[in-house]
Amino acid sequence: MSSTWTLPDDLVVPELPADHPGPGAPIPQHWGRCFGCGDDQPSGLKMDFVIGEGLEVIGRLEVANRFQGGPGFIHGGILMTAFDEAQGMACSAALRAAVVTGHFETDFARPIPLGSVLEIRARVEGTVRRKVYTSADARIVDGPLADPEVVVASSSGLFVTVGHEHFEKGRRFADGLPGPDRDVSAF
Ligand SMILES: CCCCCCCCCCCCCCCC(=O)SCCNC(=O)CCNC(=O)[C@H](O)C(C)(C)COP(=O)(O)OP(=O)(O)OC[C@H]1O[C@@H](n2cnc3c(N)ncnc32)[C@H](O)[C@@H]1OP(=O)(O)O
Repeated sequence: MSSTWTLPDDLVVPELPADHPGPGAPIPQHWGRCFGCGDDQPSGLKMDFVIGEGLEVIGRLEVANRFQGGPGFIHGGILMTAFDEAQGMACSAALRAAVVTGHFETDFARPIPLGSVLEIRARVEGTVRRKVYTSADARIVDGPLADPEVVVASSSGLFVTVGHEHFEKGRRFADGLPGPDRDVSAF
């Protein structure tokens, strides 16, 4: 795999919160209508997450037929979305902060078949001011072509912590049309 991604020299590795749940603890969806994790988003990825070791989270994606790109394989953009969600979740779990994606890059190493189950391990590498540097890798752990030893894709991403005011302008459009204000303080 190749990448132009480099970590800065002044990276700070964050301390986990004192009440950080241990490995295996489920991480709740951050927004029911999120395309990545929401259960109120019929076309979404419906990813599940648990806490991993240290600054890592572990996500699971069932590669449904509707995620198809080339015949029989996952669409690359869907895979990037899964990584984006996982790396954002890692930021949120480690920092207890809302983040948005600033920059993102993915290496696609192997085709991923429909019907497979992907495990995505995503972690915070460190922070510089509001910037959060993350990485992740994906393995097929069940279904067609499953081999938990093989990394089928990997990803690096820069997230930026934001306050809840970031979401204020969007909150009347949660249904796609101007509607009632929604509470965006709980993302
Ligand atoms: C969506 C749901 C959210 C839910 C929240 C909580 C949930 C937790 C779980 C998350 C799971 C979801 C995961 C999906 C997450 C998305 O999909 S988010 C949607 C896609 N992203 C966006 O819409 C972001 C759009 N961009 C922006 O709003 C603004 O550009 C940003 C990123 C907030 C930055 O603007 P700003 O606040 O004015 O800050 P600014 O001073 O420009 O930048 C801060 C620092 O970041 C750097 N920076 C900013 N952009 C970049 C860049 N593209 N490249 C490199 N460096 C950059 C700046 O250089 C600066 O660095 P320093 O000066 O400190 O060295």
